[in-house]
Amino acid sequence: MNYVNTNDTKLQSHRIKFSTTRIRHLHATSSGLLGQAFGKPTNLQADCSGKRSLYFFFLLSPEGKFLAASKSFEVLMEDLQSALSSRGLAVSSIPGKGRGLVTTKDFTPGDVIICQEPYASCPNRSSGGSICDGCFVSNNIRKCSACRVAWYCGNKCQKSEWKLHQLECQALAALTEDRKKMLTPTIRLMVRLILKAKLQEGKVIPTTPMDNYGLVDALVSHMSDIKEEQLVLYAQMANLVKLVLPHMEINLKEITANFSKLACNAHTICDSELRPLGTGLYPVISIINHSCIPNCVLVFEGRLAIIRALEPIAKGKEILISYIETAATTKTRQNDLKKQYFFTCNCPRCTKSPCEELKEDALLEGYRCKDSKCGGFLLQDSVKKSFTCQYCGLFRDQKEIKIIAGEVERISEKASSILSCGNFIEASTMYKTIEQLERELYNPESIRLLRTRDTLLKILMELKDWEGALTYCKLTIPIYQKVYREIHPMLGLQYYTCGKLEWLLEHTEDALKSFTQAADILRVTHGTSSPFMRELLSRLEEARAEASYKQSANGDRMIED
Ligand SMILES: C[S@@+](CC[C@H](N)C(=O)[O-])C[C@H]1O[C@@H](n2cnc3c(N)ncnc32)[C@H](O)[C@@H]1O
Repeated sequence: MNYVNTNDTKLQSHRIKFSTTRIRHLHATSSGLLGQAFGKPTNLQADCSGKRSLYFFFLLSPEGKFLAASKSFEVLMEDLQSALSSRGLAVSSIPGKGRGLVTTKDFTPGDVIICQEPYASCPNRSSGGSICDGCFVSNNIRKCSACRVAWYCGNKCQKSEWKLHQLECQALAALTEDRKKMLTPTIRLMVRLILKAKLQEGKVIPTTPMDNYGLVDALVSHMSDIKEEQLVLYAQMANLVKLVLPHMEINLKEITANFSKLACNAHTICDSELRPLGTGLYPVISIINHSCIPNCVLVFEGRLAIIRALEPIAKGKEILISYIETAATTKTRQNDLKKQYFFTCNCPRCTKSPCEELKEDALLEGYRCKDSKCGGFLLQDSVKKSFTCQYCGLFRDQKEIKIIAGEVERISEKASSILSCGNFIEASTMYKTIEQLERELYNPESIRLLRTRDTLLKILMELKDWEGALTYCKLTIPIYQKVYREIHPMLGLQYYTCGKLEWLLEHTEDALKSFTQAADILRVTHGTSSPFMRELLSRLEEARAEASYKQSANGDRMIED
């Protein structure tokens, strides 16, 4: 999922992917504990099935007693339903999908459907600096002097996080430097989740109908679908959590299942420009199912998750967001969903007629017609010697395609390593060549062409070549329009980038148009109150004022002439 914009935004969906490399080398040292977590993986699956009926809190006290066997699952669900009903929502059982969130009133585009603070969250360990644990900003932040792991932007966030961080801080401060290095954001997220549950259980932190461990307990874990290798990895991660919290008796099976829950329920927290900042678990928002043509979008303000309607949603309809990058062929989307979420999507886009699907996929990823004016898509002949345009019937020789594709691959490999070394000048030359070749090879709405142009846009912005950046930014817009829906944050953000470049280059009329198009989309997806949106709207006003000043100055000049 490539959400690219001015500031190096790259995001797929808001879903998380685990970084597991650090965990692997723990395997040797923790195999003893591993045995403790599992009899066999199959036993674990059996243990976890049917667990939903009761909310049992599996954290044990040092004496081995349950810390809490709180309200029954049914009571928790009743509390949740009544909290949701005042918002015009209900949890419902959706055939073939498990639970889902449905509306009990009508919503219009831009309406906030629901917002939620995370049950637990953790910022990424970003290379470009650190992030406040409380509000996820990265300006003027300071490290906690005791644990030297957490960062805060000031007293307010430090205070609001203190009850949780106090326990975490003690645990982290006691870790050796080597152990601290193993503390990935996912491990830290789990530590924080456990500590929050403990604090809520002890009533140090209040529980609410939308913020309690019972909701985490009720999330799907897909333990029976996970490959053994993955399960072993989660068990290793659970053991690492145990090492971080040595004084707490931890139920390894429970924590292992919770890692699996994170994989299919947690969300990547992003800034307004969709740059990933961290990970959060939002147990109510996690009830929302997926569609490749969603009626809602998930955005964040700080770490507050907000679901907004993208279109009119009538009472009784299911709320749907996209878990994945939707600018992809049906096969790619289905593979992504199966791999991480273990389901086959049956949304209208995934269940198109085979003919329509073939056409959409060939346009998104296939080769272009030899006649550049045709716009048709090619399909391979049965003998696989050539491709035939499905519009005009022209042939394109397989050999010719192979040569260009080989060239693209060869240069791309070099270009990406040159780019990762920060050699922007050489990288820009290489990516321009790739773009030219891809133009010959692929359809004008090809996703590959889109990615290359986005990369070029970023490189040229690094080089402060604003004219060049604007050229490629403009070239991406028609592709964004085709691969995303009319109202999509990616399209809005790309218009915004275009507008900023045009403004910089003093193309006032163009900038006004681009800011207007950006605002029309982003008002719906992002609302109007965030600092990000206020900035866009003020830029729009400024462009409007300057355009009208220029117009009136031109008018005056004409009268004088
Ligand atoms: C974040 S949870 C969504 C809530 C979930 N349905 C529940 O019962 O808690 C993600 C899981 O829901 C199911 N799911 C989500 N969207 C689906 C869809 N369009 N079709 C079938 N299953 C879906 C899959 O099992 C997926 O792993």
